Amino acid sequence: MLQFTPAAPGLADSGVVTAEILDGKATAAAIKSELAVRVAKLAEQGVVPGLGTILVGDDPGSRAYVAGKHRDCAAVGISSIQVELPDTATQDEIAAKVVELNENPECTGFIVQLPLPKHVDTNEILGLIDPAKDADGLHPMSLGKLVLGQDGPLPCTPKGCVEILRRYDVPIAGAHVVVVGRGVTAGRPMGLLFTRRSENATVTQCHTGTKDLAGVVRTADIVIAAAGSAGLITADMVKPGAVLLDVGTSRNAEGKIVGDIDEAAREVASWIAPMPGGIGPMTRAMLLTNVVEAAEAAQAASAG
Ligand SMILES: Nc1nc(=O)c2c([nH]1)NC[C@@H]1CN(c3ccc(C(=O)N[C@@H](CCC(=O)O)C(=O)O)cc3)C=[N+]21
Repeated sequence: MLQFTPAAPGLADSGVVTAEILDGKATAAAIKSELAVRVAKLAEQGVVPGLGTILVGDDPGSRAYVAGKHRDCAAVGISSIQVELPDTATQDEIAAKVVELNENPECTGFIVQLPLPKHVDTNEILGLIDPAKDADGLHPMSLGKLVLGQDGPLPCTPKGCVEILRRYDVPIAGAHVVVVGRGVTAGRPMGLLFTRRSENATVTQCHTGTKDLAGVVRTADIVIAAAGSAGLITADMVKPGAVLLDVGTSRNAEGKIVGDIDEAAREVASWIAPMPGGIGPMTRAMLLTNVVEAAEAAQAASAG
């Protein structure tokens, strides 16, 4: 079995040791060109994958993410279906849109952009998605399959974290992975994914109730910061040579996107997936991957 050995930190021109970049933008671009080839193959068989999105309300951040997803689709030849509702939409109105996409043959996979307005029961909405069209891997059936180790769509952010580490040959098996955060889209499924046999990491799941967060993070070979708390992980909390994945997104006073990991931590780490430019683009690429994988599986089933 592959054992974890941290990569050596690189020496920058200044002589300061600084982490190498896990470039999510470039990696996502490579994945998108691979997907374009697979989408073209499906097209030859008369299958056009279609991604649906349901956006409720007009939060500018959510709107920007959804717009990005549709741009990505266009780039790889996936058609897209955009559904929008005002933030006053009722539970029933949102549920009806889910049912509509479940029944729309042009939509082969879809997502409900989160968070939903406070008056909405999010779990009920996620549970209404046809599991065969669950592009986000957030349906209870998909999350259950993740726990059971069965094949199924994986949540995009954790899947993107594994994928970028694989593509840079950063070893996962045997590593001590410290996940900070337990949110449903990132932190919670992250821990589950990294403990699967195929990943084989040892995971410590930290959250706002963790005592001595600094002490725990300091024992990590790989730190995955998904708390959504700007600058939470500081240089003194990082073991020299550790690998850092910055998943948190917050906006600072100037409206700039900032991650959970402080800049200075780069001088201690061997690799970092920065925010922006790291896991965000990977998350989007994994959404496309889920859509293409589902379309290929459906095509294989109907041909077989
Ligand atoms: N059902 C659902 N599925 C999601 O996957 C989901 C969601 N709801 N709600 C919100 C979060 C957040 N999220 C991001 C995706 C890409 C970037 C991304 O590409 N960020 C760019 C920066 C973008 C910019 O500069 O505006 C980057 O990191 O380089 C960020 C955040 C997906 N989420």
